[in-house]
Amino acid sequence: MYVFIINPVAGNGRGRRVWSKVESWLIQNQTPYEVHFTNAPGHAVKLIRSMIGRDIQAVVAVGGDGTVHEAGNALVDSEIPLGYIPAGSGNDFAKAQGIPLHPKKALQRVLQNKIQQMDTARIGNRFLIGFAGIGFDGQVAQLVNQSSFSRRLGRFAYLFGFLQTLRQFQPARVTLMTDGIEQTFEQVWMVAICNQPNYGGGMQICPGARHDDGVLDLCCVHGLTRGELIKLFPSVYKGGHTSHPSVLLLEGRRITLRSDPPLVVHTDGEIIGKTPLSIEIYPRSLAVL
Ligand SMILES: Nc1ncnc2c1ncn2[C@@H]1O[C@H](COP(=O)(O)OP(=O)(O)OP(=O)(O)O)[C@@H](O)[C@H]1O
Repeated sequence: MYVFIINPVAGNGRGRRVWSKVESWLIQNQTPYEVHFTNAPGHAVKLIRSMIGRDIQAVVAVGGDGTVHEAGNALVDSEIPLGYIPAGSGNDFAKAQGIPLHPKKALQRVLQNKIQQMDTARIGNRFLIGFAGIGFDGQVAQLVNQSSFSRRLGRFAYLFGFLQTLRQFQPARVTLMTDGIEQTFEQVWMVAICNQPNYGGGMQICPGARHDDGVLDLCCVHGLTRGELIKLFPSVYKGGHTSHPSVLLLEGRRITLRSDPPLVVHTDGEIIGKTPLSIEIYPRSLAVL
């Protein structure tokens, strides 16, 4: 039995539309399934946790990166694999995993039942599935999540949030500890911590990040003026920012970060609080189809 978890509001209603197609293909195929619609943030986690221990072939999330975040959090360490049909705005997880964006092809991939183990990372009482953003980027995610206007912009929402946040954000002093080595940076705009290269609707902020290499990749952007940040920004879509002297790339299994002032933190686009934070790789902890 496949259990489908649908976020009906993902991608401005795309979740519901994609499901109606997927459901007709399942019926045509005579594939047994059960379906649940989420009714609020956090609902997918509760729904899926209540199913652990049942004889389920896979839990298939239909939505965006936030839905994957919730489904993945509920399935870490379980025997049940996560399938995914993209229906969000950014769909970075799908791109990173090579999951087709077309719903029928994504469903075919789920039904092939090829399981791979991927890394996640522990961050507070949650698991990071794809990425976390601290500072400027956390504030952009907060703005986009709170504004129904920006959510309607789909993959341009990040650009809208970027331009809005640019006016108010004050860079901070950040102390990073990666696998026991401490470094302090002034004028930090953002730190991204990634388990995959795709980020924020198509950016390649840590182009070398892989979901099965047992390490987290980190990108710290510091010491730039507003004007320099604007100039650098477009290059992040192809990963061209990495050679800039104000961009530091690191790898680590355990990362702690504190800042003055405290900075907003998001994981997979969901706001989880402010710094300080501690994050540790959790190798091969989630089964994915
Ligand atoms: N019925 C619901 N009403 C409101 N919010 C919901 C509902 N069900 C789930 N959510 C929340 O919707 C948020 C957005 O979901 P998701 O990230 O999957 O879509 P998206 O933002 O369109 O896609 P992406 O993150 O890929 O850009 C998540 O925080 C999720 O918890």
